[in-house]
Amino acid sequence: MNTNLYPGFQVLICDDDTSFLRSISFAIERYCGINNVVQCSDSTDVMSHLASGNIRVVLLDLNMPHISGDELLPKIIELYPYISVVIISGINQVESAVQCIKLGAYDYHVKTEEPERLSNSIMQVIRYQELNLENQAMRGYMLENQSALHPAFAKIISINHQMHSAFNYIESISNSQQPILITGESGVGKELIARAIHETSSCSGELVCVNVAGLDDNLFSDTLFGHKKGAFTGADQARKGMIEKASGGILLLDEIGDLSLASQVKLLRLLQEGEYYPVGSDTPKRINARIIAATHQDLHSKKEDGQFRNDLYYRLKIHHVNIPPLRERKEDIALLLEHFLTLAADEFDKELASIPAGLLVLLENYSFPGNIRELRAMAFDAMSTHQSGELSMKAFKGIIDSMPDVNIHAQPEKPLFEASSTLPTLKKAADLLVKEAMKRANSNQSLAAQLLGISQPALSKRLKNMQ
Ligand SMILES: Nc1ncnc2c1ncn2[C@@H]1O[C@H](COP(=O)(O)OP(=O)(O)OP(=O)(O)O)[C@@H](O)[C@H]1O
Repeated sequence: MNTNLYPGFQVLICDDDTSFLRSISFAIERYCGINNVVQCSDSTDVMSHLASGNIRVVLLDLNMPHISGDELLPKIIELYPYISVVIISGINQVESAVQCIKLGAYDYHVKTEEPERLSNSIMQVIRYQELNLENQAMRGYMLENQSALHPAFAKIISINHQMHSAFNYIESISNSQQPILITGESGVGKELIARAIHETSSCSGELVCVNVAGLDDNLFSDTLFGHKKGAFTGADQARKGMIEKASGGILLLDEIGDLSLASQVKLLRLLQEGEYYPVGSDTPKRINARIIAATHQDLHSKKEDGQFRNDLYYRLKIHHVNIPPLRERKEDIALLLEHFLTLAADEFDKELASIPAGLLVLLENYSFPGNIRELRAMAFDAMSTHQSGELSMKAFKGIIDSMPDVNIHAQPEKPLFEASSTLPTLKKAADLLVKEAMKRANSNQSLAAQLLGISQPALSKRLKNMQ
């Protein structure tokens, strides 16, 4: 039997026709990945099943002996408003369908329809219920204003409100089975976030990471789907793919923006159908892993340029977590620096260095193109040469040297001057720059001079001329 993809969603099917009960249970397992199905052939048992179980979806036959579906429907809706009822009827009657929907049924199907259609409807119900749960959780967080964070987030150092909203969002979607897209510049901590998602989710399987950037289409299929023995020259043994390795857990597809168009088609099919074929095999396997995709690229513009499929983009982005770059969360720099210095001190077996006054000002004015990974490397590099006492500013010379470019890199999309405004004179612009540098450097002339890329005597002279 397949692993249940939706452990939180138990489905009750009530129909006096036992062969229909069996066939529809099979179809739900096959197409929806749900094997948590309660079969009920006697309508007098429905209410007791609902009272005792964790049922979220009811498939209800309209015409049954004892109590009919249209008698049960209003009772279920009244007592269990969170349950979605899908009506299945032997007859295709518009009036009856309209009546059921008016009474609160989620959908109406005729038994002669293809089982896939009914299964699709169940998938929609689940999606609808997942969104409801997500909304409730988000509302809860907002009402409480702040929540006690899951321990999974303890490794992610941040006091930034956007990061904390992301943590809350992740907790609220922790049990959803839909894909999650994590975006953000290189080094912002996307993989760390994927690990936190894995820890907050109730899944028992591993987090399996695959960097899809270097994979051509054949390698992509082989890596993800595995192969049958003899599938191609050199395939001496059958090999399990990463999807199977991630069974019951999460498959992280890193660098998804670099996936070739051919592989995008395969991934889309996998997400749509929940099935895949190992290379060389004509027996499909079901995917029992949740998908997380991550990228530092702007997928939206790749989609606009035709380099990323529209349909795949929206499939992957059902849940979206965007991690802001470090330069947009300067309040995290001090904490992160301390965190990495502590880690480095442990690693090099040295006393923890104290942070010189002024270093944070320099760092807060740096654009960090490599984000947190870059700050981590700086801290480790500085600690590696550190002797004792205060950390040497020289260790951060690389940043200091690049300071004059800092503000231009920091906000590339923002013009320095509005096109409509009159240009300031050179003297006025220079004075404004000097004032801003002094403000950022907390009036420390030596630091302000470094920010401006001039010597301290030159700055001092300018300041005197400004008075
Ligand atoms: N908020 C954070 N707190 C502590 N460490 C962090 C944080 N964010 C990132 N890191 C560390 O920074 C480094 C880079 O993070 P990670 O590999 O998750 O980035 P990424 O966004 O996945 O990068 P890439 O796009 O290049 O794959 C790792 O060593 C990670 O542990």
